[in-house]
Amino acid sequence: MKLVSGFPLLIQQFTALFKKNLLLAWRNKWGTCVQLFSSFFFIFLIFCIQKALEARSASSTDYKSIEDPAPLVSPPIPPCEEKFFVKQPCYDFVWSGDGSSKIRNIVTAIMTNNPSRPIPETKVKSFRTSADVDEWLSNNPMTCPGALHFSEREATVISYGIQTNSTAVAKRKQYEERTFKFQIPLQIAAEREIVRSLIGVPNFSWDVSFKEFAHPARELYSAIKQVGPTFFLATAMFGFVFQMSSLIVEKELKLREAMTMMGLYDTAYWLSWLTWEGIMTLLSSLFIVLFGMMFMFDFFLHNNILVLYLVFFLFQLNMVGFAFMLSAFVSKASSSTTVGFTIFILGFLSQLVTTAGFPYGSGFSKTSRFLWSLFPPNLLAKALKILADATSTPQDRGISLSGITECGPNEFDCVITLSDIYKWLMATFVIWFVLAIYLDNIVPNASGVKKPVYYFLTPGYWIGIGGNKVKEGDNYSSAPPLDGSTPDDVDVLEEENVVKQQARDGAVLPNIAVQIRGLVRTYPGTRKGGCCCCGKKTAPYHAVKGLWVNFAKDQLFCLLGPNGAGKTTTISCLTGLAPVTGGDALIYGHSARSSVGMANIRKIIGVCPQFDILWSALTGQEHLQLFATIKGLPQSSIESVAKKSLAEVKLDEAARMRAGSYSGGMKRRLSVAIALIGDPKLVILDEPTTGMDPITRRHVWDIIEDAKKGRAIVLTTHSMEEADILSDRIGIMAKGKLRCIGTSIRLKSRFGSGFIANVSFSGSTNSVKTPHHEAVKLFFEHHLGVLPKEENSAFLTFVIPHDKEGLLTRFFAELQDRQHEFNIADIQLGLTTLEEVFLNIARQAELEAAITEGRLVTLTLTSGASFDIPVGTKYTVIPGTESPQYPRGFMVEVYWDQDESGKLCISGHAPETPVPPTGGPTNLHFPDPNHKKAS
Ligand SMILES: Nc1ncnc2c1ncn2[C@@H]1O[C@H](COP(=O)(O)OP(=O)(O)OP(=O)(O)O)[C@@H](O)[C@H]1O
Repeated sequence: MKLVSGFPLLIQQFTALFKKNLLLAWRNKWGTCVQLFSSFFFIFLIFCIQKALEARSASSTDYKSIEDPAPLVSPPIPPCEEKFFVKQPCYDFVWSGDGSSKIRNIVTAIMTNNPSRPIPETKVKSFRTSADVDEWLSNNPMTCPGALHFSEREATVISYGIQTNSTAVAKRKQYEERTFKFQIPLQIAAEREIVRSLIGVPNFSWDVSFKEFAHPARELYSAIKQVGPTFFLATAMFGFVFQMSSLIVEKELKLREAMTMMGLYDTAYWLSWLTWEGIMTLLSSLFIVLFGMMFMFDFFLHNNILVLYLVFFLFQLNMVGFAFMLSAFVSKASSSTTVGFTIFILGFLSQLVTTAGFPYGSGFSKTSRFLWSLFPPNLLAKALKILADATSTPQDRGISLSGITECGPNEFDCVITLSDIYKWLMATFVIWFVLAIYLDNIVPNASGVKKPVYYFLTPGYWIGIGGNKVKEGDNYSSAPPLDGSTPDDVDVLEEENVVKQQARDGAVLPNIAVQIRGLVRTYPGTRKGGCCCCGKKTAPYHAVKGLWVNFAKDQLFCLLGPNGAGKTTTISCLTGLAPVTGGDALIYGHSARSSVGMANIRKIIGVCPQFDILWSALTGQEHLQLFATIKGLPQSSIESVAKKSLAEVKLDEAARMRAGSYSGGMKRRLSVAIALIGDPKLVILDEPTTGMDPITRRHVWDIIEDAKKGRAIVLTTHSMEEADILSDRIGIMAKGKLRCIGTSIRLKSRFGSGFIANVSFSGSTNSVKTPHHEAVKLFFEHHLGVLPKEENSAFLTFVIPHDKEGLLTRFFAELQDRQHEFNIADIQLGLTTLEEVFLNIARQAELEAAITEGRLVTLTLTSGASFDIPVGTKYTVIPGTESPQYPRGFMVEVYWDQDESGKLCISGHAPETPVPPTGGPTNLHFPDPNHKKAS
């Protein structure tokens, strides 16, 4: 099947990833709705705040436009109870008149002639002097709204003064207007009655009317200007957190790496997220404007809709770019909420500062404005302020499209216009986006892999050839293993020589699928504490130390090894996930060190990684379709290929189930199906059957066996049975090096401890051993010198070393002759298991490492004495046991085992025996007597 490539593949991948984003959003309906419609909630809150503020100032004419104010004509003195917060009993007014009877009469007239309501005696209090009034007022606060002070200067001159409480008060959102409510009525009444008294005309009168100024409405407190920046920032934070966690989840679960291994273009990846988030931002900004108009805010009704829309769209897009950039530093999706919260708090605080005027005023430097504008919430706060100022009073007409290049109507210190803000938001978005891609490359990914900080300066990045590409004609054979040693094993050495010779000849035989030429992978040291420039740096770690091996076509090569042996690292180098440090790997002739080679390799490999790399919200079928599309299968065949693959791994019935609800075994099968999709020429299976039940495992083995035809398969597994059944060749790695290589039989015969003989007895149904057991044990011990390794009432199991191979024919012939005598039901002879080979190799590698590092361990004898011996010591002399009788002292044989982490540990020791006067074991160890420990 011809695969799509180049630009059409980029488009195909982009479409598939966009569809994946759409599906993920559709399946996370709650999250998507919050992202789109959260603005409704916040605009509703702003609406409520605005209404509360308007209600507070409803009684004031300040916020209303007054063109022809209503006159206040001869207002009466109001009852004191009408004063806000007055104490009972209260007085309508108090007065002083120096004891003048004329003045008393005037006051009486004031009380009697008060329009529409005569004032009773009880509501008026008289004092002699104004000082007495002051004293009383200060002792009885809030008991009287006003005081009159009269003074009879001459017979025709009476002067008076008025006192009112100047404290402004409001009650139930009504402001008390002191001048019009108390001062003017007292003034009119006092003047009227003084005049009547002086001219002697008791009903003399005149009309006095009072009017406030005609005035435009004052700027009303704008909720949008004050709380809008915070609330619209909060709206954007939902999208910010969702976007960040989507990117981080794909990084954390290694989904991104899986797609890269399948040949995903980075451009398609970024474009798909950018397009998706762009559409979400377009919609959510539109909803902000629509909801704002729905709630009838002048801000939304009077400013041009496109002007408003651009502010919200560009701001939210900017936050998306910001999220892209920050996601490079965060490795856990669960941290995205914390990051979002931190950004929100920082944004809230910096917006407060922005709303207060910093740094968008002529008194601040351009540099401070430049730096401040890098943080998107600040630009939003400034834009909202400009737009809110432009609609702060009913007579303001807002900002039109043509007005964005000018200063706002109510701006007095204008240093930035809306069009400047648009430009800033667009420019900073580009900065964040480019930085996001750059940081994505230079910050270590989930596998700890990163590019150098200057990667984009290398020509290889632009023309597609890796800067670290091995040059033509490189003499691979000269690359020594890292520790300078040659392999101990003859088969490994032979394989190495064959590969080296082929490398020297520059020929890759047609039957070779993969040729690994001195592959080295070193992980750079890291600084403790994660700090980039402080703390002590750990030494670089050589995970693969010069691997030379061929993987043949139509064969399955099984890579075995204990944890940390370097298997996954080798695979990562083959798939391009981990850059090769030294040597090279040619896959069907394409170098894993060149980016062009890697691009070609990715077209022909299928990988089943160690951990299930699946989106829990996508179904099995959607996974296969997505990966088939990424691989470049033609669109017309994708559905049928996906169906066929699902049927092959018996997942056709679960095709439409989400992968999150699959069992562990189903997930592994889906991963195997993904690896096999698109007919890859090399399939890499990293522990593919982990977690599968025996039935499913056998089924997957059948699939793998069938898949061998026409392709090479590399398998890593911890199941020796799996390796035994499936492999054509096996290589066992330990500590980054290949320790042995060959077919299963060859490894067993070379590295197993020999042959296993199983002897079963007839009629042994209970747990009691019969005398025949002892007879057979004696027979084996006498002829072959071996004791049983395992025994029970029905069986005896013996391990016969290889050196006894010559005796076996006669031995078993004789045993068969005496079968009835020994009551033997059956005799089985076989080679030792692969597991034993594996354990031996792992143990040997561990021993080598311990010797190289000079590791010591404390041996504690049964007598209680303890001293240090090198790890792996077989015989050791006990320090301080020399005596005239035993001049060379005593020694013990030490037994070794491996703990759960594979490290060698002492499992016991033999009884203490005197060291023979001459000779003794060749590897007898003499511990340093200074290291002797107290018993
Ligand atoms: N990113 C990394 N940075 C530093 N060291 C690493 C990194 N990845 C792996 N290693 C180290 O490299 C060594 C080989 O690891 P690798 O994953 O290849 O082992 P493995 O043989 O696949 O083991 P397993 O059977 O457990 O999967 C280990 O000691 C591991 O700690």
